[in-house]
Formats: sequence, C-alpha cells, structure tokens
Amino acid sequence: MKDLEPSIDYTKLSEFTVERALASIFWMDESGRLQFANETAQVLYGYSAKEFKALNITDINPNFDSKSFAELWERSKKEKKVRLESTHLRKDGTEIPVEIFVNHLEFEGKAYNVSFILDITERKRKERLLRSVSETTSDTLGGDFFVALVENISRSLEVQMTIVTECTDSSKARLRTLAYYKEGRLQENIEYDTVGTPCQFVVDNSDAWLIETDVNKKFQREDGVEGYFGVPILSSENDCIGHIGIFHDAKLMLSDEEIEILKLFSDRAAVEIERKIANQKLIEAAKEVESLKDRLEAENTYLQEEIKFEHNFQEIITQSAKFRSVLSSSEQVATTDATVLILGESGTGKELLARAIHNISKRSDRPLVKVNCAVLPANLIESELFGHEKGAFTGAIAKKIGRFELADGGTLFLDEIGELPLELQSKLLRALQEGEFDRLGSTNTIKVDVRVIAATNRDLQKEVEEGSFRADLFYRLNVFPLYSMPLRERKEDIPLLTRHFVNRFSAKIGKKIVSIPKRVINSLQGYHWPGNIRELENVIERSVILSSGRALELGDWIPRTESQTITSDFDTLHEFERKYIISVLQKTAWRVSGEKGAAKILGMKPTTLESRMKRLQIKRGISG
Ligand SMILES: Nc1ncnc2c1ncn2[C@@H]1O[C@H](COP(=O)(O)OP(=O)(O)OP(=O)(O)O)[C@@H](O)[C@H]1O
Repeated sequence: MKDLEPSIDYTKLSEFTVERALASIFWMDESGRLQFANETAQVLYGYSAKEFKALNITDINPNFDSKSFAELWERSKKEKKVRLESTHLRKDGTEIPVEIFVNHLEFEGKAYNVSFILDITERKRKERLLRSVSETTSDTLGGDFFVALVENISRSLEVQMTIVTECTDSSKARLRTLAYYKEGRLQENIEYDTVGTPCQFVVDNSDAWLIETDVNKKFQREDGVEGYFGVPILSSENDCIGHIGIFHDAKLMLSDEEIEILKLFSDRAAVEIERKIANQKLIEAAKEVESLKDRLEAENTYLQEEIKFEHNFQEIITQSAKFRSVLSSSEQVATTDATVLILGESGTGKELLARAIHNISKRSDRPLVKVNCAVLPANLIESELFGHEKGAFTGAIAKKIGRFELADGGTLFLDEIGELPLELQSKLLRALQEGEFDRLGSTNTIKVDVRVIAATNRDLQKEVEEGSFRADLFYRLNVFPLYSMPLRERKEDIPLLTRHFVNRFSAKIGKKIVSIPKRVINSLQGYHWPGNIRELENVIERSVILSSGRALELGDWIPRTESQTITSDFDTLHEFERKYIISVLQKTAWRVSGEKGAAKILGMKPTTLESRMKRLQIKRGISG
C-alpha cells in the first residue's frame, strides 16, 4: 500500500484510523485486562486512556465474570471471529446497548482479543418500538388500544409524556385525550384548547411535526418541554380527527424510520377512533329507540285513558257575538306559541276551547296532553307532570314519563291550574320559562318544547293577593287571557246547543226526537245555568231518556224560578259554586254518586265532588 502514495505516512494513518474509527476498539489479554482503548471508546465510555488501562473487561460488561470471559476467549481462539450483543456500562454508570465483533489476534508473540464495539442504542429503540407496534396492534381494541399505545411509545422511546387525542368538534380547536401517559404513569384524561401548543399545527394542517429542541421557548404554555413530535390521526375521509403527541423534557431525536412507525400507529388509532364514534352512534340510536318506545307506550296508555274518560271532541257551537269575538282571539293566538290562560266558570267549555286552539295550531300533529291539577293528589302531581325515575320514591317501581315530556312538540293543557300546590308552582314556572325540568329522582335535565294552555275557574288575581298563588307564575300564565263566558251571558246559544245535544243523545240511545217545542226552549232560556253548558248537556241527556214521543220533554227538573242573587262576578265565584253544588245535592237528596247522584248531574267524578265539597265546606243538610 505504501507504494500507492509515497508521500503519506501510513503508520500515522493506521494509528489515526484506529483511534478515530466508528467503532470503539478494545485490546485485552487472556485475563480480560484492557491493554488499549481507542479515542472513540474514551468518548463513548467516559474513561481516559490511562483509566481504561486499569480496567478489566468485566468492569464495563457486568454480564461477564472471569469464567464467562474465559469461555469467550476459548471460543474466539477457535473461531477467530465472534459476534455478540451485550450491555456495557459507562463510567457514570449508564448503560449502552452494544454490538461486539471479537477478533482473536496474536501480536509480537502474545495473544489478544480485539473487540470492535458499536453503540446500538438507536437500533434497539427502533426494535422496541416496532415490537410494541405489533404487540399493541395485534390484540388490543378500543380504550385498551389507546392505553397500550401511549404506554408503549413512552417506554420504547423513553420519553416523558405521550398522549393520543380526538378532536372534540369539527372546529378542531379543542382536543380530548383518549389516553395520557406521563412520567411512567397513566394519567386522568383531560381536554385542552390547541391554541398556544404545537398540537395546533399538527391538527390544523393534518401534518406531522418534529421539534427537536426549545419547544418551551416557542410555546409558552409548554413549560418544561424541550422536544415534541406530533402526528395527525386521519379519518377514512382524510379529515384530521385527533393526534398522537410526544413531549420530552430533553432533546427529542427521531429517525425517519421511527417517524414512519409512529405514523403506522396513527393509522391504527384512526380505525379505533372511527370504531368508537360508530359505537357511540349505535348506543345513541339504541337509546333513542328505547325512549321512543317508552314514549309510544306512554302515549298509548294516555290515549286509552283519554278514550275512556274524556268527552267527545265536538265543534264549538255558538252564535253569540260576544263569544265569537273570544273565538276569533283564540284563532289569533293559536298560531303562536304563547301561553294561554282560559278563565271561566266550570262547564263553560274551557277544555273545548283549549282543544280547538291546539287543533288549529302548528302543533296539531303532536298530542294535546291534559293534566287536571284538582283530580290528582298533591303528592302525585309532581311525578305526573315531570315523571320519575325507578326508585325515586317508595312505590316508584318503574320509570315514568311525565306529561311534560309526553307533550314535547305538542300542547300541555293544565286544567284547574289554581289547584296546583304552592311548592309545585315554582317548578312549573321553571319548566315554562326555561323549557326544562328534572324527572323526580334524576339530576339529568330534560329539555322540551311544549306550549302550555292553562285553565281555571278561580280568580287567580285574588289568590295572588292572598298569597296562595305565586305572582310570577300568574304573570307568566296570564300572557294571553281568554274569557270563556257563562251560558247565562249567551242565552242566544241555548237553542243551538239544545239541538246539538238532542241529536247527539238521541243517536246514542236510538230515539228519534225531531222537535224541540218552543216552551221547552223558553224554559231552558229562563234558567240561569250555574253549571253552564255541562249542566245543559246533562239536562238534555236526561230529557232525551225521559221523552216518550218525538218531541223533547223536560220533565220537572228545571227550576221554575231564577235566583237573582247569582252574578258572574268572580269575587262571588266561590259562593256561587257553593250554592250551586248545594242546590244540586238538595235535589238528589244528598246522594253524591250513582246514576241519580249529584256528581253525575254536575259532570264530575264523585271523588272530585267530595273534595270540592270539603273545600267549600259543604256538609250534608246544610242550606245554601
Ligand atoms: N260551545 C260549545 N259547543 C258544544 N259543546 C260545548 C260547548 N262548550 C262546552 N261544551 C260541552 O260542555 C261540556 C263541558 O265543557 P268543558 O269540559 O270544556 O268545560 P270546562 O270549562 O273545561 O269545565 P271544567 O272547568 O269543569 O273543567 C263538554 O262536554 C263540552 O263538550
């Protein structure tokens, strides 16, 4: 070789090559004592040339003892060349994974083992990373996959923190961790805004980003972070749906191969996130089906109740100019979502009016749900209105959907609102104002879109003054008051209504009544009708039953004289109602229930009549 370039000092060149070779080079004798270590070794292990000379190979290779070194000596003597992988110790005690090529040589009559040692830290890390890819991706799914992912990346790259995230919405401004591993431990998941973090670039640009150093200088929020790597997670439509973020408190060096491996991880994470989203959608759909089923069942039972207990829905019959103007106001308000309060005495057709408003409103294809606040015992009204969860109170053996929820999209008719207990009035107010409420025994707020029509035969204004009705609820209900006039203020309707009821009842019981004599109409118009249209309806039903011919006969039921003391003034309403009930009870010899009972005449359930008698302090034998 010297012949090739005479000007070069080949002895020096060989020496230089040995000292600066890529590999660390050790010469050791049969006892394992280091005779020589090149400069590369001095840099890698941190010992000086002199310090090396005082060492035995077993000092830097803790896996070796004199016996195992003797075996290697023999083997290398025989085979001349041996390759092995091991872990060596630096002077500071840190470990270096190494690949060693051992050459057995004789020099100036003495035998040596010459080791060429390569630092394979990078290679080992990549191998670990690759192994973890296959382990993580082969047998974990869903949440376990994300956990295994962050744990494996952190361990194999020996980085401080790894997260895998998903975007909380399409704006991509906020990320939620699906798994979060920091300082050797899995952490609680968090949500954070991307602004001021390197993740923002990754998610916004759907691009990987490696920042080897100075992350904390570029991003003030990333205190203590030196190196960062982020890789986007892309959906099957190539939309960024999250990212994998690696944060390190020292310089972060990643080879191209490692970056490629991390991208593989992100592809797998995309599949998992999409699977998770699909699962959530399935669960939501199942819940929706469940709640629709509940609702249908509830609506069905409700409808059956309605069919059993409620009256027919007939047209409102009137020719009274005054009442027509009430109807035209009703038509105007029907098209809006405004709360309507219908005022008027019992039996004047308040419910009929409420139904008519609902029927011509844009909500008519959804149900009109009725709650009679006077019929239900106070302790049941709340659960009736708002529903309850299973076990909410003793006796709540199953979940119940409240009438408010049932009326979602439709109209809720709150009859006899004046009877609503004070403690429930505030809950009703919240439901009216916010459109939301909680089922009894649940903290989940339910939002509904319900139009409320309330009705009362009480003077609510007066009850507000007396403190038995909340003023705020009254003003909330009284947005659009309608006055359902008593029959005595529209006597011109009596002939029409009589004809209407005669037709209805004669068809029902199979009689042919073709005429209504003038004297019958006169006597009907001469009466003051304290029970209003319901009373007229009942009188006509009885008359149709009693009539033996083709003309309507009244029998002797209608009182000949009209009480002059009764007025429609709301201030005397209680008194008026009281007197009326007493007069009917006197007529039925104080019989409340049965065909001949007062309840039937008054068009009430016997229990309702009894509770009203109690409220009005009506006792047997009392006179009006
Ligand atoms: N204008 C009308 N035309 C035909 N029928 C009517 C009319 N007004 C009321 N009725 C009938 O009179 C009866 C009583 O009416 P409704 O129940 O609507 O009265 P209400 O004011 O709601 O009574 P309450 O206050 O006791 O609940 C019902 O059978 C109803 O169909």
